[in-house]
Amino acid sequence: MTNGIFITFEGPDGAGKTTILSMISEKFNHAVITREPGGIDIAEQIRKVILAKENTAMDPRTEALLYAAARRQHLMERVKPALEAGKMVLCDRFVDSSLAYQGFARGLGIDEVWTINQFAIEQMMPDLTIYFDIEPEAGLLRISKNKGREINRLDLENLNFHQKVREGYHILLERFPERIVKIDASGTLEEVYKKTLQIIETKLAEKSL
Ligand SMILES: Nc1ncnc2c1ncn2[C@@H]1O[C@H](COP(=O)(O)OP(=O)(O)OP(=O)(O)O)[C@@H](O)[C@H]1O
Ligand SMILES: Cc1cn([C@H]2C[C@H](O)[C@@H](COP(=O)(O)O)O2)c(=O)[nH]c1=O
Repeated sequence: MTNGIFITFEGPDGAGKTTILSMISEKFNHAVITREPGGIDIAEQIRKVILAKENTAMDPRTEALLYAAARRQHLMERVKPALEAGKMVLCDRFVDSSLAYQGFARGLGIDEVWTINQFAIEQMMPDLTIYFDIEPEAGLLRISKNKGREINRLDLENLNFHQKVREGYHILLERFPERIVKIDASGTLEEVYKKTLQIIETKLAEKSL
């Protein structure tokens, strides 16, 4: 599709994606570093609506559609132009989050959520997805220790929901083995960083970039 490379970071809450992404960005300082939902103004506005703690009345399908809407705008405004310019794009979450959280954990169905997302992403899928695997208890504990991080509506879901999110990701690993690579995110930051770097460098070598 393009000369660039699109890499997404996925995993349950508190797995360490954002921290590792920030470490990796120092190594690839030419890369576009972004996130979902958000990354550009309109999508950040949608993010506020989705994640606001007071929006407890949000219907699961509304939630899925809002994530897909934010995704579309971000893809068109930020990701696609960067890829077309031959850049590397490193994105904190993408469509797999919708499949795991809305499709599996919320119970909307992975295939149903995939279908609505086709409208948003057309054929634009990552070249590589790194999945940071962690027990939900450990991820939530990390979040609770991080006093600077604001707790959002999704963080407040019960443990059963977060366990289902992880289960959802494990289904995706089986469904997309050629694209998704799993990392054990329970290790030290240094261990997880090294493994992440190795996976990215292997992919770059494959693509001769
Ligand atoms: N390997 C690690 N070992 C110990 N602590 C870690 C590790 N990785 C991240 N942390 C800490 O855990 C907390 C959550 O990390 P981070 O925000 O990167 O997770 P995340 O996957 O982006 O979470 P979310 O998706 O919920 O935003 C932070 O305080 C971070 O410093
Ligand atoms: C893209 C996307 C995200 N989510 C969830 C996952 C997290 O709980 C929040 C985003 O917060 P983060 O601190 O930026 O990780 O939203 C989701 O449920 N569905 C999605 O498509």
